[in-house]
Formats: sequence, C-alpha cells, structure tokens
Amino acid sequence: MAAVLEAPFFSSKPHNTNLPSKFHTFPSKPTFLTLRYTHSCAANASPSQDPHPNSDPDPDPDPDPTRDRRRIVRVAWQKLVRWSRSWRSKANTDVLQRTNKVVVLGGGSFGTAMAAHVANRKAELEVKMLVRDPQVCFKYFPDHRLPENVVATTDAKSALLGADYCLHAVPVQFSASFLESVAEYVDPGLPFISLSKGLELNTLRMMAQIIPQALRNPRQPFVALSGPSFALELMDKLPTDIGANVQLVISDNSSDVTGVEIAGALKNVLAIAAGIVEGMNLGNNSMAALVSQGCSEIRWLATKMGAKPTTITGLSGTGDIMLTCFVNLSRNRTVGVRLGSGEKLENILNSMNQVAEGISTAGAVIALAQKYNVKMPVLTAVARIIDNELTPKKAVFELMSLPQGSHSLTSGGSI
Ligand SMILES: NC(=O)c1ccc[n+]([C@@H]2O[C@H](COP(=O)([O-])OP(=O)(O)OC[C@H]3O[C@@H](n4cnc5c(N)ncnc54)[C@H](O)[C@@H]3O)[C@@H](O)[C@H]2O)c1
Ligand SMILES: O=P(O)(O)OC[C@H](O)CO
Repeated sequence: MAAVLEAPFFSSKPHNTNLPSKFHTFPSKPTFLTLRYTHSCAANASPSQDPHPNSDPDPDPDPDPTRDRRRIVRVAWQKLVRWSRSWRSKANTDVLQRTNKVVVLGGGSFGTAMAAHVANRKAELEVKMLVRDPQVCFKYFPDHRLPENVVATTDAKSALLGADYCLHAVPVQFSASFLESVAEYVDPGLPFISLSKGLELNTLRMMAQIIPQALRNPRQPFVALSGPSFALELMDKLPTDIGANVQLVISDNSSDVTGVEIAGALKNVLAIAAGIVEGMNLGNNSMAALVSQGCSEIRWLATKMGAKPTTITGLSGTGDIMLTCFVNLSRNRTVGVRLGSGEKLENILNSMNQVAEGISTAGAVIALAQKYNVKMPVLTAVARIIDNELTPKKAVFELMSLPQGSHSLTSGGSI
C-alpha cells in the first residue's frame, strides 16, 4: 500500500481549487494501475512507436506469427513499464519531499502498519501515532521492529501540531467521540486520509460525514483510502499496491467517495457471511454463489446511493471483497467461521482483541435496505444472525428457498 505518501503523488493536475494548496497535488481521478494503464497505453500508442505488422511498409519475407505476436506483446509491456515508472518516480518525489510530518490516529493494527509503512518511505519523516494508552502501544506486532521515526504519544496537541497529513485508523463506531475530543488541535486545512471501513450504527454515517461533522468543519480536506490490504502483510512489507491500485478519492462531486466507502463497509458484512458458509462446511459451490450474490447486493445498494458501478467492481469493491471473503487473515471472515461452527457471538466477541467492523455495520444494513428500497437477502441474513434472531442453519435454508429470480443476479434488487 503505497498509501498516503504515495497515492497522492500520482498527481497530474489540481483537482479541486477550493481545497488548501497542499491538497492540490492529489490526482484528478481515482488511480488504478491495472487494466486502465494497459488501456491508456494502447490508446496513446503512436504507429511509429508501436508498428503493427499489418501496416509494416516493409513486409517480413519470412513471416512468423508466433514471433510477431510475442514482439507486439513485448513492446506493449516495455512501454507500459516505462510510462508507469516515469510517472511514479516524479509524483512520489514531489509529495515526499514536501512532507515532514504525518499524524496517525488509532494505534491498532492498521494504524501501526500504516505508520510503519509511511515512516519507511523517508527516514527524516516524523510519524506521530496518537494513542490512548502508551502501554498497549505497539502490542499488535510484537515480532516486528518499527522504524525509528515512528513515535507514539497520548498528547493530542503535540501529535497534531504542524502535521502535513492525518491518517485516520480509529474504528468507525468510536471515531466521532475520539475526533471530538481532539478537534481543538486540528488545523482546518489538515488533509484527513480515512482508512476506516464501516458505517456508524444508528446514524448510518460514513467517514466522509463523520470526520467533518465531528471536527465541526465541513471543509476539512478528506480522502477515503481503501482497497485489499491486510495490516500484517503491510508490516511484512509484502507488495500492497494501495498507492498504485487503490482508489484515492477526494470528496467533491466528481469523486466517488460513496462508492469507495460503502463497498469498504459492506464487504465486511459479506465476509461474515462467507465465513459462516465456511464454518458450516457448505462447500465451494455454495461459497461462490453466496459471494457473487453478495457482490450484487452491494452493487445494487451502492448504485442506488449514487456510487459508480466501476468503483464497486474495482479494487476497493471486488478486490477487497475477494481478499476479505476468501482469506483467513480477515477478522470479519473469522467471526463468520466461528458463528457457522456454532459459537455464540458473545463468546466470539469476548475472545477478540481486535475490531471486526462488519458486526456493527450489519446493524446498519437493514435500515439502508429500507431507506433505498433495495432487496439484500444475504446481508440482511447476516444482520439477523448477529442480532441472534436467526441461526446460520435457518438462514441458509431461507436463502436457498428464495424464489429464483427474486434474489438472483438477474434481479433488479428492488424490494
Ligand atoms: N487491520 C487491517 O488489516 C485493516 C485494513 C484496512 C482497514 N482497516 C480498518 O482500519 C480501522 C481500524 O482497524 P484496526 O485493524 O487498526 O483495528 P484494531 O482492532 O487492530 O485496533 C483498534 C484500535 O482502535 C482503538 N480504539 C478502540 N476504542 C477506541 C476509542 N473509543 N477511542 C479511540 N480509539 C479506540 C484501539 O485502542 C485500537 O488501537 C477499521 O475501520 C478497519 O476496518 C483495517
Ligand atoms: O480483517 P478485516 O476483516 O477487518 O479486513 C481487513 C481489511 O479491510 C482487508 O482489506
């Protein structure tokens, strides 16, 4: 995850001239390095740089289709790599050079991993983690050594003073109260980069609403950074292409903050469902059917809320859904596995020392489904299991008994 200090560096031009100047370096569009790159390279290729065999003025006397095909692929790949490298190195250098201090709110596993990641990018960078209890600081990765330039403090004033960027990694349900308690020290121009994934129970707010409202500043610069990214893999320095692949969005009308945030929140609920199927040993066929149905439900709701379908099928949607639903490192999936194996939610919660955002977010699903008139059988079933109103076994039976077409991918999804 080349996150904060890398994603913004993919800048091309100012995005929103109403934002403070330090924010103008953010990209004008969400950044993806995958297919979009390939596409734009192909689209930009000029005939002289990338000759096509059919237009070759000097035909090969000994044509070899396999050799020609390989050459075309090789040339296309080389151009892609050159273009990507030059863009990345320029963008990275610009923002890294200008950034001196980053503050991280939330000393949990992801806050710690992001602090380490950012600190590793530049030794002179001051990375301050604002934590509630220094005793528990750094407990999440006892086997990992943190960079020397990461410092934990309980002093909000000194942590926030002079920061160039703020990484917000406090669990969603506690974010408003935490931010209200430090609001007096927050510079109104400090860009907030939200890493939290979930919906606030009862209010149904996402971080794009929670942060400015808690800080009492509707113009607080805000970015939602989301995508497939386990804290442990970031700490292990495994490639986590957040900067390259994750969607980075600025909250103005042209950016899909809603899509990024709603997908990040609901994938946690779907991961609980996937875990339940795993815990009940229902097999791979059921798993694939359930996850694809869940993807549709997320897309139906998100698009009714105004999200772009391409956001939901991109990395912060489908990418993160795949990671969280299919990989055992996911806390949400693990909760589901344990529920599916017959454990009570209360026991599971008592044994966990980390957050599984999907549990609270599930409570918001039914209200959202009603508000937007969307039918979401899988996500609703998770909410009812969490509320202890339905057993996993009964939920599976009910889901399989739904009339075909009313809940399948071909359905429009409305109630
Ligand atoms: N861990 C990951 O792999 C990962 C990846 C991407 C995004 N996220 C998101 O990051 C957010 C934080 O997750 P995490 O994995 O770091 O959680 P965590 O369970 O590891 O840690 C939670 C942190 O929040 C703190 N906290 C709890 N109650 C608080 C309160 N009332 N006020 C202030 N702080 C409080 C805890 O002390 C702890 O430091 C979540 O929204 C999660 O979805 C996590
Ligand atoms: O461990 P989870 O289930 O909270 O998932 C962590 C991240 O959101 C994966 O991208």
